[in-house]
Amino acid sequence: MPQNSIQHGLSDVSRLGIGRYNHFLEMLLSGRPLEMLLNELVLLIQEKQPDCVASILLLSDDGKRLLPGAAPGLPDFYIDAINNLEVGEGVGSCGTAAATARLVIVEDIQRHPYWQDYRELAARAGLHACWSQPIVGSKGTVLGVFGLYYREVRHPTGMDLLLIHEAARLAQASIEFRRAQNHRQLTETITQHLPLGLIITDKEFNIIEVNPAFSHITGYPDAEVLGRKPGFFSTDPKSLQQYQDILDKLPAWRSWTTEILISRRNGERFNAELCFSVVRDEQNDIQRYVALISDISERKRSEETIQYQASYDLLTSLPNRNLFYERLNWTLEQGRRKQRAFSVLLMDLDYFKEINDTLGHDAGDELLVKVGTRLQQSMRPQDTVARLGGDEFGFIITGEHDEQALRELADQLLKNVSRSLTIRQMRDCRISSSIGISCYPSDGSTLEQLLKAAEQAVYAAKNAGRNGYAFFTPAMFEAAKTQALLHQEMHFAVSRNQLELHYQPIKRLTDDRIVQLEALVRWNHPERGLIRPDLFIPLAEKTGMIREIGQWVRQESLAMIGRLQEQGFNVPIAVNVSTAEFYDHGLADKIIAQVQESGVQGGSLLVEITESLLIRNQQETLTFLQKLQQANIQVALDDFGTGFSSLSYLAAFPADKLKIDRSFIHQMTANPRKQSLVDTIINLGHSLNMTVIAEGVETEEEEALLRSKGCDKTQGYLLAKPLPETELMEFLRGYNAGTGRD
Ligand SMILES: Nc1nc2c(ncn2[C@@H]2O[C@H](COP(=O)(O)O[C@H]3[C@@H](O)[C@H](n4cnc5c(=O)[nH]c(N)nc54)O[C@@H]3COP(=O)(O)O)[C@@H](O)[C@H]2O)c(=O)[nH]1
Repeated sequence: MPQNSIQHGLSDVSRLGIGRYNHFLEMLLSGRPLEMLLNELVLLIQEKQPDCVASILLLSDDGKRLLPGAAPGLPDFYIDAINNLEVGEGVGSCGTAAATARLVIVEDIQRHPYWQDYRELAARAGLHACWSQPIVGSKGTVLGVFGLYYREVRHPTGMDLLLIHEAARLAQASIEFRRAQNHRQLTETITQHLPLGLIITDKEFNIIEVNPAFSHITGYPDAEVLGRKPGFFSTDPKSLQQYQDILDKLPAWRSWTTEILISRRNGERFNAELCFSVVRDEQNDIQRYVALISDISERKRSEETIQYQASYDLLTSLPNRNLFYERLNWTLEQGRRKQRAFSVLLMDLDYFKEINDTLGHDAGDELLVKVGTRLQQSMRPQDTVARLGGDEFGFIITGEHDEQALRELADQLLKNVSRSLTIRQMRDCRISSSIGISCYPSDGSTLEQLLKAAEQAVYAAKNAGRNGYAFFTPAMFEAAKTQALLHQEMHFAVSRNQLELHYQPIKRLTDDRIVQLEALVRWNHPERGLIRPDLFIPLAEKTGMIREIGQWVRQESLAMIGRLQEQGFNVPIAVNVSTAEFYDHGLADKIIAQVQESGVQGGSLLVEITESLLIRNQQETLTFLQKLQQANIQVALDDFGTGFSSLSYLAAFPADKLKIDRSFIHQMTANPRKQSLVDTIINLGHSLNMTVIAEGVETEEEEALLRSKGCDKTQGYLLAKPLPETELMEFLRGYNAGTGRD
């Protein structure tokens, strides 16, 4: 409420001779509450007109009811009764005045229709006339009603009307002044405590006010910003341009919200959300601009983290599968449009699972991080290397790469991965990898086709002995189809008697006698002929069929022991137990029962397990070995040297035999490093009271070397390949040095 309006109202009242209104004015200006002001006004009127009872009713916020403002002369029961008086024509004098915004003069309450419902109440209060003047605000809306009651039926005089009119104006001035003051205080409180930075500028964008949060966020005190234009805190060219855009366009808009980089006083930059609004007056002319600034750096960081996590692998910081697919799709699109060739490489670490199982997941993670870093370093900036999951990495190699260049790249990657690493303070750890390569457009024209082709090529590289790479060839799809078909057909292999065993002899070096056989399964497929176990055992392991196959192999081996004995050969047979079979918890009991039911002599059946079993399910493995030992069934550790087991594992498990993996024997004569490893394994086995068998002995030189190193037994093509039963019998009959038991 403007000050001159108050003065105007007061001077009019003064003209009426109310000289003691100074007190009221003082109260008004000293900030007394509105209730006190209105009360004082009512008392002043009553003092001026001693035979009247004055009252002020205020309009409720929703404009539908009247609430008591000040009525010190009315009895409580009356005030209670008119509290919340409905605004409406015919609802007493005051309700009607508020509804119509007109002066309502009721000279005789008892006879006037407006008072029909309130006659009794008025009579009880001794009120007989009521004149009600609406209190109309400066914007023309009703703020309340000033009422004058008389204790007799009465006509107003001209002076009375002037008094009630001026009293209503004075009430209006008080209400608006106080409300404006309250509003200002409220606005100031909000501004001061607003957690957002606030800038108010004049219409030329000169800052005229900032709040404490602005200073807190930007570090600029008021004194340093007043009079400047808000753009001063945008220092980089992009933000300056953004800011200029806002200034140019804002006058035509109501508001503008944008994200902008703002510089704090100390030079630090942060992401802010800036919301500019235009304040216009009633003529729609711009008066002010108001800007709210919120520091959204934390939110930005979270968004960036979420974005990062969606696209990057947290362990290696390499792009993840999502981003890899995204980039591959983009590269494909480019390839199609610009007819550009590119290649996809998939890499799988060899025996990573064993490392995880042996050294623990933390060590596995450390290895992945180190390998990831090496791969990243091997790449050109325009290429992508991603971790697709587990131990699988993917590469997109763009640009012209002929086959030779890809070979060199794959060689380089293999070399980089296989360089020695330090994992968990263990130096000289090594891992190899297998890579599959597919090329666009020759091997596929969609993401799925290229990935499938590269995957097939990885399998091929693995099957070719690992630590190598393979290019996709259409034959690989055929192989995959065959695998899928074999998968179906394998279910009937046992029931249709398609499995058969071949037996490979094992010789004792001290007397050259055949002291053991290893049973090796083959699948005699009606159309495909003899299928090697490494083509179907992994499949059987995956599908669980391995249990049925294992059971059959033991059954058949036990029967063979009987047939051998009938032929006069008292040789034990070793059967392989796959790790997958081992998950059948009753396996030891099943084997023991099979042996007992067969009736063969104790010690005739041996079991070969791989080293990795020692690491997984240690307690179960120990129980398994102990049970077998008690039942006089010996256990050999197969493929020794490839499984990462430690000495402590070996010492803890009661195995009887240790078979040196054939990769150590292969070309050992020309490799002193291999020789010393073989030496170590032989000594290790002996020190743990184990019989040591060398696998894969193919040459006289290898055998001689092993003999000289004190190896107990050999198995390998030098002596014999795995033989079908009839050939084995012939071999044993023809073998000069004879057969026997340990
Ligand atoms: N769970 C089961 N696994 C089995 C069973 N039968 C075999 N297998 C496993 O399949 C893998 C391949 O076996 P196979 O093709 O029979 O190869 C064996 C030998 O032929 C081969 N070998 C033996 N001597 C030589 C040699 O001088 N040179 C050379 N290049 N290869 C040779 O080694 C295989 C025997 O290996 P191992 O078992 O480690 O003693 C193989 O992993 C079998 O274990 C089965 O019934 N159940």
